[in-house]
Amino acid sequence: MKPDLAVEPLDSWIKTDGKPLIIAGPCSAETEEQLVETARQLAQLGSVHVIRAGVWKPRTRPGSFEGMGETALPWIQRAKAETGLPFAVEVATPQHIELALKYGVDVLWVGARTTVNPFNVQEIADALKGVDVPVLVKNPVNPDLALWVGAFERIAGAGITKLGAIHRGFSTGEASKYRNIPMWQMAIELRTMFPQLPIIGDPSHMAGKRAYLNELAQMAMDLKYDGLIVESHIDPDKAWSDAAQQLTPAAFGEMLDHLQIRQLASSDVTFKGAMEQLRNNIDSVDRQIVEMLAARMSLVEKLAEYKRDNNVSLFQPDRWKEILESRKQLSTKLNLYPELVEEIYKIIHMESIRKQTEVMNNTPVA
Ligand SMILES: C=C(O[C@@H]1C=C(C(=O)O)C=C[C@H]1O)C(=O)O
Repeated sequence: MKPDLAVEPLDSWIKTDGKPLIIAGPCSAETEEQLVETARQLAQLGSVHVIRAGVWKPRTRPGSFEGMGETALPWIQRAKAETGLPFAVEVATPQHIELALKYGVDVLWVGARTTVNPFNVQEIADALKGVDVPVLVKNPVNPDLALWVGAFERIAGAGITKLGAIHRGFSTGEASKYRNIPMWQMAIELRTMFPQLPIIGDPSHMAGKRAYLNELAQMAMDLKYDGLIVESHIDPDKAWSDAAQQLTPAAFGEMLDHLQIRQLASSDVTFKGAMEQLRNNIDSVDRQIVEMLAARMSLVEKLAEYKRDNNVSLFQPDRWKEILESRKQLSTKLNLYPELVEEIYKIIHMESIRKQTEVMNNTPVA
């Protein structure tokens, strides 16, 4: 994986005056009236930069509403003319791209169900060769960062430089109150790998329910995302797709008003001094953590030598159980989240098992 992408800054294709990029619109374009009226009300908020709508909908089962297709494209032209705002549409095939561009769609996005398939993404990339259009790529359905990165590489390889990521959360099979688990760590890793790549949060698809939109949008802002894409519909409960997660343009406007937008840094001298002091202290504590881990690991290795010489199994369930319980109790006493300590100890224990296997068998274990 070559961590390098030629990406133009967001404001090379859209001016937001330093504010987060706001993309909003219905999940699907259903009727001309619904699309144009939603776009009109969103434009009136004054804070929406791009209108979105699904025209081709990848649905889990056949028979559900799969989008209006080409029929909806002239409606998009009307929505654009009435609001003066650019328009974004999901594309999944070269034909979608050709049609979207023919009707003047301004921004394309690749959906989560397309990002999972490198053949599909490559076809899209090939169709984009020689085209100058912003392309946003949603994370793949499954939490696979390399697959997401691969999609950026394929599309950047076609010469697209107005590139961005949409973080819509992941389907992991784990129980969660959210429709798609955010796994914020994935976006943090993406940002660390490609600091220049804009990341847009998609609270609608993470939430699955209106009630969770605020907290997810705020989290995206707190993590300094470059923007938000949110589903909004003039009559959400009657929406033909994703009814539970859409909100009216007015409710969306209220949500935006309550969002706290934070800056990446402050030039205040007192703040900077306090930050530096605390960061120095954190550096010193982190050093102790790593040194302690090394000390623990060398004790574990010594123990493994005794086990080897006495033919004793390396995994000791009772001892492991006692360690987990006592460390969790201690963390509760110290006001730490016990699940955090449990997770950390599970990783330490697996490493300890790996190390002991090496000592026992005298061979390195990957
Ligand atoms: C170190 C040991 O071996 C394993 C590793 C443990 C650990 O890392 O603390 C605990 C129990 C064992 O499963 C041990 O037996 O104490």
